[in-house]
Amino acid sequence: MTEGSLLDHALVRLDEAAKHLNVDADVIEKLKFARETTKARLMIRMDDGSRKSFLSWRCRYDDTRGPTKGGIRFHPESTADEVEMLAFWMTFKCAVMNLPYGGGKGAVQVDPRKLSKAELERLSRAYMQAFARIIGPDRDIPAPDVYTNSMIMGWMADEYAQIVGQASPAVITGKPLALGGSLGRGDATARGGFYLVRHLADELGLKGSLRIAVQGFGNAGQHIARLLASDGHKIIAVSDSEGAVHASDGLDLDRLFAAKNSARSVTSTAGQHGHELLAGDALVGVDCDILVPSALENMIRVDNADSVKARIVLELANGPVTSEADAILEKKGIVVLPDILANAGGVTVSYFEWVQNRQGFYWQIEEIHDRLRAIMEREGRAIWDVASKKEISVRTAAYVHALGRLAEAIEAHGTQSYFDS
Ligand SMILES: NC(=O)C1=CN([C@@H]2O[C@H](COP(=O)(O)OP(=O)(O)OC[C@H]3O[C@@H](n4cnc5c(N)ncnc54)[C@H](OP(=O)(O)O)[C@@H]3O)[C@@H](O)[C@H]2O)C=CC1
Ligand SMILES: O=C(O)CCC(=O)C(=O)O
Repeated sequence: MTEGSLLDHALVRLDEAAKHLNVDADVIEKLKFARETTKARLMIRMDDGSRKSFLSWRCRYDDTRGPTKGGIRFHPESTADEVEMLAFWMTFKCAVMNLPYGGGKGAVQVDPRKLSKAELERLSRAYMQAFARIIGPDRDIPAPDVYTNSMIMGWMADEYAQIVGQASPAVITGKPLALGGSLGRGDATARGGFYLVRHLADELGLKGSLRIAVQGFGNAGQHIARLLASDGHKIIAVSDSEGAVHASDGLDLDRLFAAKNSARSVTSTAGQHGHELLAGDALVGVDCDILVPSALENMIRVDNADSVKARIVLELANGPVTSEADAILEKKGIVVLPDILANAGGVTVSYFEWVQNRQGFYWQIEEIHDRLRAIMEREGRAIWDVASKKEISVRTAAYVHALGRLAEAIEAHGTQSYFDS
């Protein structure tokens, strides 16, 4: 990538969308900066008795459309800049889906795989202690992201309840069912993308059994592999942080799930069940119909975009394709179903969880799936139509779609209000 912050790179998509919509320059100016980013150093006691500190952040990027919403990432390379970029994307994602939320995100700079369960719990509780002042069911509502999960959300919800002196399940989503979590949140990110692809299959020219490559094999990656395989498609390549495996006749998914469940890499299955090892970045260039990035940002860049052979890229990860790589994929005729639409199933079911927590009445799984499918299809169709009508990429169309809603809300608040915020 060229010079500039990560957020600067993300803002390229906003500038591109603004060319296709008549919005006030003040609106664009407001959306170029995070409202507030809070930093804290979390100090915890390690199991050996020593104390260790970890940098952490929570960004409330924009709250024009409602309380800020977005996950918390635990990753050794997280930075404030990355958190702001992810929170910017959440702002647009919630607007794409017409959820009554703004965008936020949080992170701790840590490799959670190196912590014991007790250390991880102390760190999760320390995060909530540090940020409880800015978090709240009507203010900022966290959820899981990379290397965080429902267990961590449960600890954080418990810590928040202790701080405010009462149960407050709507403060955080992606919780365990026993603490007010929602049915269907576990696979929601992948399921949203799955519904989207099924709905647009004709427009995307997708027929019959398809060959799929999945980059990243955690929450998003494992669920999309399972959903697409159960729909008759072949998962021919998957990767995780240690490498990739490939089988042109289809990988043995049960073996891969078993490896991940026992904390082994997908590469541990190589040389068995017809799985062959793939070198480093090679998964991106595997000959397949749909490539599903489900790991981290900036995985498809100028240096490897040309190798992509898939016809469709389904972005379950946030920001897996750089803006420079977008241009290369577009030139090759590859359709990218962009993150702010394709992975929005996660935050949509988080919204359902928040609604259920507030009303104290819980829905059956069929209702969750029906509502998710309806919203994915409604917003996916609207964005597809904008892309076709304006002859722009699906990504730019998604930004145009969201920007229209954000502009309307910013203007409705009144100019004095937003300049003062
Ligand atoms: N969880 C959610 O609800 C949502 C997640 N997302 C996005 O989806 C993406 C994945 O999140 P999620 O599935 O929750 O995270 P997880 O922590 O569950 O899984 C992340 C996966 O990515 C793999 N990975 C890490 N680095 C690399 C690498 N360099 N190459 C290949 N694989 C790698 C990890 O490997 P290993 O197993 O070896 O550690 C792991 O399998 C992120 O971009 C996230 O922001 C978007 C919307 C909602
Ligand atoms: O479920 C949520 O609230 C947010 C999930 C998230 O962080 C994301 O969509 O990137």
